Amino acid sequence: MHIKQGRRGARYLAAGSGPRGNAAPRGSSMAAGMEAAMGLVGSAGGVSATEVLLAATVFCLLLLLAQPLRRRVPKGLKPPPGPRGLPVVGNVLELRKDPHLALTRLSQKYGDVMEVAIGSQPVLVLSGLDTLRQALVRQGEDFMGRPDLPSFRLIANGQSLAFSPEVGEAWKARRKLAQNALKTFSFAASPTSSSSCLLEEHISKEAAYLVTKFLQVMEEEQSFDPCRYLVVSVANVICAMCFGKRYDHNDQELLSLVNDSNEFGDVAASGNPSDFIPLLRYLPSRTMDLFKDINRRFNVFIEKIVQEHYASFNKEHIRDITDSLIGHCQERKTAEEDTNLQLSNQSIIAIVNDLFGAGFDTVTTALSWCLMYAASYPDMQKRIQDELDQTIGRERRPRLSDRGTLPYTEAFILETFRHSSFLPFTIPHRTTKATALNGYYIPKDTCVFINQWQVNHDEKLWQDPSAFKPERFLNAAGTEINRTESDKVLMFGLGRRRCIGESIGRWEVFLFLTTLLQQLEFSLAPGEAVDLTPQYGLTMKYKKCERFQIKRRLPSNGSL
Ligand code: HEM
Repeated sequence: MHIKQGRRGARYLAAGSGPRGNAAPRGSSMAAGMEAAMGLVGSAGGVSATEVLLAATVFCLLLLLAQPLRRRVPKGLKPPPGPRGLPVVGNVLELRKDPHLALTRLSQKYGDVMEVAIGSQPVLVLSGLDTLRQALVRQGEDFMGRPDLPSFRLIANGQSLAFSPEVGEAWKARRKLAQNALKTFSFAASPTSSSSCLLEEHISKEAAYLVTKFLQVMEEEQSFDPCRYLVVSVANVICAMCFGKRYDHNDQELLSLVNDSNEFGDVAASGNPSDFIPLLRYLPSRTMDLFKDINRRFNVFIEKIVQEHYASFNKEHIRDITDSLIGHCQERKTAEEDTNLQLSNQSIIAIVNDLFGAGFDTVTTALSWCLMYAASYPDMQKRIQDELDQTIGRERRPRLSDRGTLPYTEAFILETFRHSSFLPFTIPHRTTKATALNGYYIPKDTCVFINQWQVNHDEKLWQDPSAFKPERFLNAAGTEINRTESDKVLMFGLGRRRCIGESIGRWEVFLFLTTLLQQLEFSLAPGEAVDLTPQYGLTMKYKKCERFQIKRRLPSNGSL
């Protein structure tokens, strides 16, 4: 087996991404939205070159006229530095391949607070852990908005918690509602089983099913792509939590959505330029049409299951949570208005859409990277399995409460997050008012990109950042996680917009991975060349690999 390890030093920064991998679906409206926003180039079809040229010239002139009006920097502050852009396209050409790497490279030159132009829009790019903590935590209110992008308005019919530009009281109440709903659906006691909570019950069931499924597919096909099955199991956990439904691994409805999303992802990887170049909004665009189509299909899919299952299953939960929310709200009138808003069918669908959309592509991608690293580094896989054998044994299934007792396994997951940095950027932010950061003036409504990848590979924070070394998170004795180190990994954002599914995401990755590795040994087919360089996208995948192999682990004491 040959492992090509993308070195994330200067050499890696200079490298292009190559063809985009398809290893796991980009099957979510959240994924789609972020991808559309972060993708930087695309094509407009059906319009003559002369028309485009003419329109571009007019637009350029308007842009040049508008330039002097844009910048009025208060005394004592400076405008953020950044590379000079071309008229109309701005810096798109230098950012179009692997923008996370290009922006990291530019930040080395211009600093943690810099400005680039994407099309006609200035975009603030923030890097450096201290700067991000300052902006997103200490000045959290200033940086908590979302830009009002046309493609974001399509998600959940404009009512998405994650993508709508709203940040007022109604939005805050809805975010809290979704957080409480998640807590109730996942950490409530499981009434029917020995599991400690509903989340543990759902994951354990799905993980056990995956073990059987992997063995069966391996026997039939001798090698396989685990992502194809992971995605359904992870989707099933969210479905079980939100509306008590489980899909079969051959369910055509779910699979067709996932496949469509794959196709969309391949197109959208090159981006939705009309978000940043307004002129293009008036021209036909294949990317935008596909984006609309996938969002429509996603909404229909969610609406259907909500209508089928929600009314009977969880509306009571939502009502309870909303009641307790009203109790905690000081502004009763506003809360009541919010409640009506929250309980309307549309907003329930929007919340479910957000939870479902955000919750399956992210977790599936995390797990697929864990399995890829485990198969690529057999010594590390064995060390996890030894730890599992010593701490849990093979007789009982892993449980959520085991997490604190498996430091190497936890270090391995942290290193997977850091090294792959599969969510290189957060969802774009927007400034809610004019503000200053590190001495730079940032106007209200500036679009802000948060470069998580840069933090996770910053040589000032990490020794040899391009190496995959789980031990970097362990204390000298190897018995505990060093929390100062683990807190530096940036995968879930920070502050007011920090991921609301973080705990669930971390628990899911832990429990799926430990259950799979307790029972199975993962490897890559002999001679398989592996490329661990992440392929740029909203959630970055490794190059598609259909040649995973597994075998049931041999019993350690002959008892299995
Ligand atoms: C490993 C798994 C996951 C990762 C790495 C992840 C990462 C992220 C990131 C980076 C953001 C954007 C933060 C920002 O814009 O500053 C986000 C937002 C969000 N995530 Fe997650 N996420 C994961 C799992 C989940 C799960 C399981 C759910 C729900 C069940 C979820 C629900 C959300 C929601 C609703 C938002 C939008 C929050 C807002 O805009 O206020 N995520 N996530």
